[in-house]
Amino acid sequence: MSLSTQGIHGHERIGFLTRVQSFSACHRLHSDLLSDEENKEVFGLCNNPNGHGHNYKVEVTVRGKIHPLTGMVMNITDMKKCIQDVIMTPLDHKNLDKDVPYFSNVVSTTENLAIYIWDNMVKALPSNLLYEIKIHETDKNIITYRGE
Ligand SMILES: Nc1nc2c(c(=O)[nH]1)N=C([C@H](O)[C@H](O)COP(=O)(O)OP(=O)(O)OP(=O)(O)O)CN2
Ligand SMILES: [Zn+2]
Repeated sequence: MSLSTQGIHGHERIGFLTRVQSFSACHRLHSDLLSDEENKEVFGLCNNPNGHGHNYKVEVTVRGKIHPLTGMVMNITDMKKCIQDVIMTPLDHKNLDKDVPYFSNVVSTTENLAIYIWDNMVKALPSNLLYEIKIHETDKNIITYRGE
């Protein structure tokens, strides 16, 4: 597209676009680097070998110029495809610890889940667009990660 990104407003406008996606998964908080006793002490009930499930809600936010021709930071249709590939296909209705190779030696906390999603989403989206991954593990437990 040839129109300058300054467009009719005379200067660039920056927008934040968020898409929300829910998925369900189960997990157990456990580290192979800790003894059984230490695992129980650190992770408590969440270390129960039977595991437990969550209905996670992920907010994916991109930040960028609002293009004057399209009126978009990016097309939500393209964002949906990235979310399908990065979140839904590998994580939905999965046992995070057993089905997702990344978590075979990484504790499946929500912090680490946010890093996993960030690292893959940043590769799937156009460069420099990803701004934030926010995950609601429960209504009360929320983690925000910005790639730092
Ligand atoms: N820093 C973190 N701490 C904990 C995490 C985590 O991801 N990061 N995760 C857990 C467990 O997975 C657990 O599912 C959280 O449970 P809990 O806080 O008990 O869940 P609720 O908010 O629904 O609990 P209430 O009992 O209503 O407070 C633990 N720690
Ligand atoms: Zn949990």
